[in-house]
This record gives sequence, structure tokens and C-alpha cells, in this order.
Amino acid sequence: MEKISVAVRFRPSTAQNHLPDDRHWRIDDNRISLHRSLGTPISSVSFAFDHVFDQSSTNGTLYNQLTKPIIDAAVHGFNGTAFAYGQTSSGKTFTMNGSQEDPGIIHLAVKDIFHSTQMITDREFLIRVSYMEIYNEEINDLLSLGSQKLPIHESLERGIFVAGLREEIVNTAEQVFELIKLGEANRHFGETNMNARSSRSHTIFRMVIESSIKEPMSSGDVSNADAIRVSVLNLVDLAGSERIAKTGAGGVRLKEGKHINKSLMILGNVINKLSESGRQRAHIPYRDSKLTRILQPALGGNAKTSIICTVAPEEVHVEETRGTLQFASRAKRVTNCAQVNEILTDAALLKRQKLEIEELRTKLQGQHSEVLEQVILKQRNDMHKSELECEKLAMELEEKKISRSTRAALKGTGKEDQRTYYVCQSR
Ligand SMILES: Nc1ncnc2c1ncn2[C@@H]1O[C@H](COP(=O)(O)OP(=O)(O)OP(=O)(O)O)[C@@H](O)[C@H]1O
Repeated sequence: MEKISVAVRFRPSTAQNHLPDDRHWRIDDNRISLHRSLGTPISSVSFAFDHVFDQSSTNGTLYNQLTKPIIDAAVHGFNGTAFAYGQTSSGKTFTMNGSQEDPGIIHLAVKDIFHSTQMITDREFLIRVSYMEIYNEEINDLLSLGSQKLPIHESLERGIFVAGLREEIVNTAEQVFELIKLGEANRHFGETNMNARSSRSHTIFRMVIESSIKEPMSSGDVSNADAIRVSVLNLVDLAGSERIAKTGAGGVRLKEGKHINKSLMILGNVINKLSESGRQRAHIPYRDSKLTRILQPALGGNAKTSIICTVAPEEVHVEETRGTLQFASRAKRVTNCAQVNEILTDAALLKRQKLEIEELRTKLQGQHSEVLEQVILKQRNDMHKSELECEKLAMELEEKKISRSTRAALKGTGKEDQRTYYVCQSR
């Protein structure tokens, strides 16, 4: 069990000058408090977080302190999610995408993943990426223009997944950057009074990292050698909450703004519920929005999660900043339960069970032989069940291989299907 890590980042101020009675935010280590101009703190407004980044911070610093541990863990089989939350124009897209001079979290994460996988010489990796947006409560594939309004499904094997989402197998960071460029071109941006290039959708850039030992051990030791690790990493740039009076939104922008605010409100509700203890949190309303449904594992589930809350330092945005800090404070209380996601291959399953029987025999030596026989009989039955399960898995794997080679054969002919993969649950 571990808490979601939460950081707050101030973007550089755009205010020309300060009025004498302006309130301002003060940072002391990881604490933020609101002060009057003469330095008097406003006692009720003070928050502490895992990290606080001031206006001069770079994406690199933020990445190293907040996000890098999640990326490293994803390479080793843990699901991970990093998302940016905050009012419109507070710097979410800047944090996730960055600039030429100061590359963002996504860029740094991609570079790090390929670097790490090259350094780990005893495993082989398969990395797939997808990129989607939730626009007006509909899921669009940013890597495939034809794929819009995609449905969310859930199954025992696949967990929660977006059906029909294109996934590309990638071998280098440069390939990923090309795909991101393609996705960015398809993403919904629009101009408002608050931001000349405001994100009008939530985007989820996803990497699925699969790995296995290069040469499985042939001896009895199957501790983890034959298992396949599969982890899902989500890098999320949320659209910003907005006050219509400030953004001046009308028409299409107004409709977008309403959808954005509604889904962020539901995200807030989910975080509120998760931050409560005991019986109060019985029902978590994940299904109330596509965003919370897709991010369900990252919110109180099997994932390591970090949230970057971006805020504007100006006096005119004090109330919105306060709202973001309240959200961040609640998020800090949410606990996740991340574990390495391993799938045992059929051979590994059998080996592991044979080993267990041997161990039992040794342990029970000297005990009454009837007890011994009963335990072994039960273990044999379990093993038989596993064998049947393995056969089923082998058939499924074979089917997948056939469909993969069919797609490979059709590739370039214009007839290939969009690839749909899914995350296997740990067994
Ligand atoms: N830390 C920063 N350093 C330099 N410029 C920044 C920083 N944060 C934000 N900006 C600039 O502020 C403007 C607004 O930032 P950005 O578009 O990232 O906000 P946003 O929170 O994603 O907004 P929206 O929710 O409307 O999409 C951009 O011009 C961006 O380059």
C-alpha cells in the first residue's frame, strides 16, 4: 500500500505589477500558504505536499523528483500513471509536453524507458504505444483519425480497456516521438481568453511495457524466470477547469468547457471518496465519466500514481488556485496498491507446481503417511486443473500468433486491421 505522490507547480507569473494589498502565495520547502501583502499569513490557507516547485523550476527537475521513480518502476513491471491537473492556462500541457529548451514529462519518460530497457541486458522488451483523447465525453484515437467514439469494455482477462484503440509496437524513442507528433496534430485545441492554445480534451498517452527473461532457466528454479511482466504507463494531460466568465467561452468552446468541468468534477468526487476512510468510501463513482473509468486502476488500484497540480500565481486566480490545492490535499490521502504484474507461461506454471510438491514432500517427511498422501493428492488435483488452464492459454496464444502474422502479412496492403492489444492480468 502506498500513497499517491502529489506535487504542486507554480507557472511563471504573467502579472505586470502588484497592487499594495495583493495576496500572494509563499513557499516554504513543501508548504504553500497564502499571505497578505505585508507578509501576514492568512491562517486558514496553508497546505503541505510531497514536492512544491516554484516559478523557476524546470520540467527536468520536476521529472527527476516526482515522475522518474514511477517510470523506473514501470520498466520493472509496475503499472504507473502521472497526470497534470489544474485550472486552464496553469501549465499542464507545458509540464507534460514541454518545449525545445525544456522537454516535458512525456519526452523525458520515453527517453528514460528506452535507456533503461537497453541497460537491462538479461530481459527482452516489447513496447507498444497508444494515444487517445476524451473530447466532449467521447474517446477518440489520436493515432488513427477514423477511430472515434470508441467504447470502454471490461473483461476478466483484459481488465478495463478501450476497444479498437490502435497500438503501435515501437523500438526507439524517435519512433515514439513521431507518433506523438501525429497524435498532437489530431488533438483538439482551441483559443479562449485565458489561453491562446487551450486543450479542449483530456489526453492519455499510454505505453505498455512487456518483458521476459532472455533465456529462461532450465533448472527447477522458476521463481520469476519464466514469467512475463506487463505494465501499463499512462501519461495524462487533463483539460483545465475553467470559469466561463474568465474564458469568455461561447458556442463550441462553451460546450467543450461544460464537458471539461463536469468530468473534472467527477474526478474530484472519485478522489474525495477515495480519500475518505472505512464505510464512507463504499461506492466510488468511477463509472460516472470516461476519464475516471479509464484511470480507475490509477486511482486507488494497482498502480503507482503521481499528480502534478499546476497553479497560477497571480492574485486574480487565488480562488482557483485554492481549489486546486484542496484537490491536491485530498489526492495526497489516496492509497494505491501496486504490484508487479506477472503472467506465468504454461511451462512456468507447471514447473512451479512440481517444485511445490517436492517442497511439500520434504517438509512432510517423518509425518504420518496418510496426511502426506492427502496433501499430495490435493496438490495433484490442483496441478491437473492448472494443466487444463495451460492448454486453454496455449490455444489462445496460438490464435493470437495467427492473427498477428495475418496482420503482418497484410501490412502495407491497406487491408490491415487496427491492432488491439490488451493488458493481461497477473495470474
Ligand atoms: N513552467 C512554465 N514555464 C514557462 N512557460 C509556461 C510554464 N507553464 C506554462 N507556461 C506557458 O503558459 C501558457 C499556458 O500554459 P499551458 O497551455 O501549458 O496551460 P494548460 O494548463 O495546459 O492550459 P489549458 O488547460 O487551457 O490547456 C503557455 O504559453 C505556456 O507555454
